[in-house]
Amino acid sequence: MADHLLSLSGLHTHIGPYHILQGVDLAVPEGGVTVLLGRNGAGKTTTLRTIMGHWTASQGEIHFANHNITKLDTPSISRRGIAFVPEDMAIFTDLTVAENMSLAAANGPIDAKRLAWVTDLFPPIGSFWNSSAGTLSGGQKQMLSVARAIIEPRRLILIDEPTKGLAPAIIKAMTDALRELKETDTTILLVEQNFAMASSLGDTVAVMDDGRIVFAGAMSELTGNPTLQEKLMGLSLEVHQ
Ligand SMILES: Nc1ncnc2c1ncn2[C@@H]1O[C@H](COP(=O)(O)OP(=O)(O)OP(=O)(O)O)[C@@H](O)[C@H]1O
Repeated sequence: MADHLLSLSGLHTHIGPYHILQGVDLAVPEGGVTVLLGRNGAGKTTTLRTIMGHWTASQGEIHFANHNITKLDTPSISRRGIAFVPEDMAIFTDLTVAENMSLAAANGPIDAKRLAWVTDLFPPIGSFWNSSAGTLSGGQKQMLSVARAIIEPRRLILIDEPTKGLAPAIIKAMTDALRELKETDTTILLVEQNFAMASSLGDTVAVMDDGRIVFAGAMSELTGNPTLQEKLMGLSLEVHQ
């Protein structure tokens, strides 16, 4: 799988006594968006957390940019160019937006040109620059969370359900921003339950169930095949139109 930016092979993860990932095989091509779908509890978040080294795989391998990163710790994985936007956003609500952004720039002061691009992508970052992050709306916090992850160039960004609980207008703004991000050199691995958003952004797709990948292919294979959709939707993906 040398031509893939990220590949997981036969990945098993245990959390305490629970065997959560049960042999995940997933290949993420360089460029574009790969969407990871699946019902609640299928193991999507655990997959992202295992890639980031929050959980250590008990079996199997993770290769990123032709390096075996399976046993690396989270800071080392991050330094190799992978960013993670967790579902709970992980922003500092007691700090200002500016402080949140500064802390996210691991390699020194924020690059002004990059910041201008990020604030263009997510205008609330600029307009609430000196406000406490805790005062932002849910959608603005989500934008801050993604903005922090991309304030320095990354090869791969893992994003866990960025539209969860957001109003339609904010979902559209988030989708537009991720579409623009996808035009850069950043590859996106997106966990998303909103199938309308997922299918509009995704180039490739994998569907998980019970800790395994049960379908992987081009997004067009899924969107263009109602029978397959029905079969996979039968795994109770939440379809929002
Ligand atoms: N810290 C934990 N301790 C114990 N079990 C966990 C833990 N984290 C996840 N699990 C279990 O692992 C399974 C997979 O959870 P995971 O969050 O990866 O699923 P998911 O596909 O992301 O679903 P969701 O959309 O609900 O987040 C679930 O049964 C969950 O209860």
